[in-house]
Amino acid sequence: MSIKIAPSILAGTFENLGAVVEKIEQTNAEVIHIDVMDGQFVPPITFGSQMVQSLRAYSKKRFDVHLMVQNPEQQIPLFIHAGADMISFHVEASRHPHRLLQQIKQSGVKAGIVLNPGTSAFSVAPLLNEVDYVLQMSVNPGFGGQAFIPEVLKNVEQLAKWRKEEHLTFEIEIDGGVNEETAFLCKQAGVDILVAGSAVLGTNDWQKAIDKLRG
Ligand SMILES: O=C(CO)[C@@H](O)[C@H](O)COP(=O)(O)O
Ligand SMILES: [Fe+2]
Repeated sequence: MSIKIAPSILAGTFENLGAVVEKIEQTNAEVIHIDVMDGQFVPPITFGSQMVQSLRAYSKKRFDVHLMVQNPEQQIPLFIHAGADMISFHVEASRHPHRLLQQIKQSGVKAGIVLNPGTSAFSVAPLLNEVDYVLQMSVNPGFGGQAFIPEVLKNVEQLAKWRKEEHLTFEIEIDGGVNEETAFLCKQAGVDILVAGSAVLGTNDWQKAIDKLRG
């Protein structure tokens, strides 16, 4: 399976996110990564479902909504309605992750569970039958432009091992500090989807940056 690239609009200019999404649409990236932050689970507040609904008009690519929010159960129906294709929430923020994953999938949206760098892969082991993807954070969530934490690759390797042994089909996505060098390590460990904020949107040729990440 070839690697998918998910540019993150968090690294874009917030005064015109429509133009940012439109510009990603011109590249061959498979997915657009959308970081939703509520000022509680993480300090910053970014945007909500209405913004995502408005951005929908600018792209036909898959919208990958990464919920960094304290009460994902409250937000999920709104993002389904807004046109998300993939929705993930943090295992650290959820009381009933199994039920929430089922809820997302029942609406025809791909369901993902997210792990912070300090969380063990074992904490999502009972959910692996239910998930479409696992998002491993490779920085502490809340901010773009941070350095990749290489220790998280142990989680990725463990997830890839379980996937193989148990003939599961979930994808592994990684998020934070992904650049040309760290992308190589991620692919070796078993990652399928690379999220990249600054490594793509921080350059003046987004397609070239995407090509470099594919390697
Ligand atoms: O979820 C997050 C940050 O919390 C990410 O999606 C960032 O947007 C990644 O940015 P870079 O580390 O690639 O600059
Ligand atoms: Fe993210």
